[in-house]
Amino acid sequence: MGHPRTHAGPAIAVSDLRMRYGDKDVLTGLDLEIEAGGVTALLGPNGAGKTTTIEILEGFRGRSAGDVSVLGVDPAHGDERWRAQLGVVLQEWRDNGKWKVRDIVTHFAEYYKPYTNPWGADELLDMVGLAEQAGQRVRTLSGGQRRRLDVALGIIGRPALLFLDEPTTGFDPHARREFHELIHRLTDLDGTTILLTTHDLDEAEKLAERILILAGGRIIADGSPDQLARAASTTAEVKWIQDGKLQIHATEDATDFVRKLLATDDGKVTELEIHRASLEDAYLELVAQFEAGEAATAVDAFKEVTR
Ligand SMILES: Nc1ncnc2c1ncn2[C@@H]1O[C@H](COP(=O)(O)OP(=O)(O)OP(=O)(O)O)[C@@H](O)[C@H]1O
Repeated sequence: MGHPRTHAGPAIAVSDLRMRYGDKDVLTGLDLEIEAGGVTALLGPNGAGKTTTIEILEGFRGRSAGDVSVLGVDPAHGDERWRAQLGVVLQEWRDNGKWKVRDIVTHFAEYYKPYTNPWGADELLDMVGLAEQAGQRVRTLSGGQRRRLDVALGIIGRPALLFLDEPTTGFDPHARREFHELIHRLTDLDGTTILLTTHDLDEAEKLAERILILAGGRIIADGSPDQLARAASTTAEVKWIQDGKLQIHATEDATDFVRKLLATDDGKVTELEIHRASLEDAYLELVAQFEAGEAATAVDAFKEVTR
């Protein structure tokens, strides 16, 4: 089991969060509530304020204004006991190059012992695919292996809430697949609540049941990957080969179209495919609408679909 829950409300509650650097407003009134359990992905263009938001939630950055509660506590005043319930994987890697992998994991585990029952070093390294590197110095790891170590250090205290800022940067496809399995394990078996940022929309679609898109300092879309895709486009593309020729047809009711097509095809239709808008299509469309100054239209279209 994961860290025992010590409060009853939502894992994260944010109201009218504002952040200004100098004269630049980065967050302009962000509202957000995340219930305990499951994976939420925070998406948005470079510079939208994702890291800023996550670091405010982690208590690593102050804020200009707004109310924030993380596991029932204002992060600006979180104590060690509160911090021990969080897992954090930052975007930037802190250099611990001289340490050996197993030693650094063992050292971090000690920190959690007064508050929780951390993973044993070998079990944890095995889980993140670093068992063979346990005796190596950190500076000899590859980029993807270092990132796995970051993830290991983030989850070592069996966090109730885990923040992952672009966790799979530098992962090869195999490492990425293993990481996704690890995330499923953490949410399904340990009940961990996860908030992650990523630029990999395929990853967001695979991992997250809820997607938030941050742009212009606030959340412009909030829903499941499927809801977002439907918000971007209600039409599907049907492709098939008939008499050796590729045919393409866009339709709002793909099932009905295909039923009629096959009812009259005399067995000549082959390689039939239905393509629906992906999360990536939806994301690009919503952000483009937003940047074209049509934020209200984008958000309204989205609400229409998710209602
Ligand atoms: N400490 C700081 N001082 C001044 N400006 C900052 C600071 N930290 C971030 N910013 C600015 O705030 C904006 C948001 O940055 P942030 O890192 O939160 O974005 P992001 O959405 O995480 O971007 P990326 O996808 O590129 O990681 C950027 O324009 C950045 O330059």
